[in-house]
Amino acid sequence: MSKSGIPSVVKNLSESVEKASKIDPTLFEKFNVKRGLRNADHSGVLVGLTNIGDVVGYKKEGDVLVPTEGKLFYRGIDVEELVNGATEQKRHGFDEVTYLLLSGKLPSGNELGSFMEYMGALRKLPDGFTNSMILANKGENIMNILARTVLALYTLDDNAEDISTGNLVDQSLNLIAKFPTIIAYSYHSMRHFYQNKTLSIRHPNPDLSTAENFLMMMKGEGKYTRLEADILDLALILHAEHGGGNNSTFTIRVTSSTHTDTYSAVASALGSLKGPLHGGANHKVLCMMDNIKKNVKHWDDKQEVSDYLIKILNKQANDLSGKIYGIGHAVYTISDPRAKLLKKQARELAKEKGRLEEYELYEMIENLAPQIFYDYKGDKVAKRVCANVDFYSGFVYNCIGIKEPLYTPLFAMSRISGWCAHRLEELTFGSGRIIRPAYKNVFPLQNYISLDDRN
Ligand SMILES: CC(=O)SCCNC(=O)CCNC(=O)[C@H](O)C(C)(C)COP(=O)(O)OP(=O)(O)OC[C@H]1O[C@@H](n2cnc3c(N)ncnc32)[C@H](O)[C@@H]1OP(=O)(O)O
Ligand SMILES: O=C([O-])CC(=O)C(=O)O
Repeated sequence: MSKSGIPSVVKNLSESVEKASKIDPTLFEKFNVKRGLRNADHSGVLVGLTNIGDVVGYKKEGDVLVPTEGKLFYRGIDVEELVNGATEQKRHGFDEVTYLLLSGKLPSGNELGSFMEYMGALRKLPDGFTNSMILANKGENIMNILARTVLALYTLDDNAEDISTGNLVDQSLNLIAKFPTIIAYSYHSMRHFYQNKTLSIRHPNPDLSTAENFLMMMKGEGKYTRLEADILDLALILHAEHGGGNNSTFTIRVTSSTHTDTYSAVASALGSLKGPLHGGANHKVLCMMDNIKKNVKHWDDKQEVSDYLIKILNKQANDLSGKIYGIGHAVYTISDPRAKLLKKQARELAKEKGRLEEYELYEMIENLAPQIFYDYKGDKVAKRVCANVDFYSGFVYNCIGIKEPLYTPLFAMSRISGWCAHRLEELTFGSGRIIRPAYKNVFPLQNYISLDDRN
């Protein structure tokens, strides 16, 4: 055991790992390696074609990347139009969006009715599964519990390995329908066993929309408002899909290209989404804002807030990661359309709940971040940064009484629709090849030394 309490085997190995992992950064340029599969101008390296979603954050004029307002399209339809269409008819739109993402077309009234009825019947978990799996699950991280539960569902599927289209659609619908139930039950179970709260396991109601049914399972019949359900439905629509290149969707495309089973592929995507630079950022934003609220005395003082953000970038504050969570995006430059729509709700909710001062702090950070970031990075990053979907989502969830452990799982509850659409595309009309890029070895050859001769 070393002085620090870390076993010496681990300490020695860690030191070796640090040395062995070092790669001269100039070699990336020398061998034209696209770090993070990104070109020098920060645009993504083109690795595939898709019919599902389109994320637009800039246009290319020759070699120059020109920032534009962000746009998001599901199967060619602007996501704002999908939101407006459902809102105007005073109905929830997430289930329709799921149908659209999977099938490629908007459902007729009859098709939507039959689809919702079918999905409603699938929401219930198999007999005994809640007891044997969910209530037996250890741990407080719902994303981790969700991944384990998805893998457990493999054992109940007699056709788990069948990758014919019909079976893949069947498995997809089953998982999409069951995610809200698994998440709600896992949350109640976690609170019961780790926070001494009453255990509430409510049967799903097949007649409700996904958003309403989830709130009912979380809070109880009649214990949520129409406004809360509308806002949750909006969040579910906005998180459902983001093209093939976002990390979790690319992950499911990579794992699916090996022809692995649906449960393994979805578990891999969950692992990716959980990361704080991806879907896990919504939780991190809330922690960061709590940290800022504690350490910045005057929330309306631009200079004081700016100074603290610079400290965060300098790895001197918050979690010392150097990241301002909820800010920046691989594609969006001027704006993320999802953040704009969530921000509108955040402002309304903040007014209603007497939390305007907090909302204004969010807005100030959103407004200050691009310049602070530019000043900090200088010419190294010409790309503009903006608030991304994760910036306001946690605040919105918080205002409608949804607790932090559920933020990233809610993202997964929605994105499972996009993941399944991409898995179906990869296995039916994808490249038809296993995804297998190259890594250049830059370590010199060395001779083997027999154990007796090593020092
Ligand atoms: C649903 C979602 O996944 S939305 C994204 C959620 N994630 C976050 O909010 C975490 C904070 N944001 C980030 O870390 C980044 O903006 C990401 C991960 C979203 C995108 O990162 P990249 O694709 O590397 O962005 P981009 O190419 O614009 O970055 C340029 C540089 O700025 C850095 N950067 C970008 N955003 C931030 C940020 N918010 N804080 C600190 N540094 C940042 C990148 O690390 C990169 O640094 P490098 O040139 O030294 O390697
Ligand atoms: O596109 C990305 O890189 C991340 C993102 O916003 C998402 O997956 O919703």
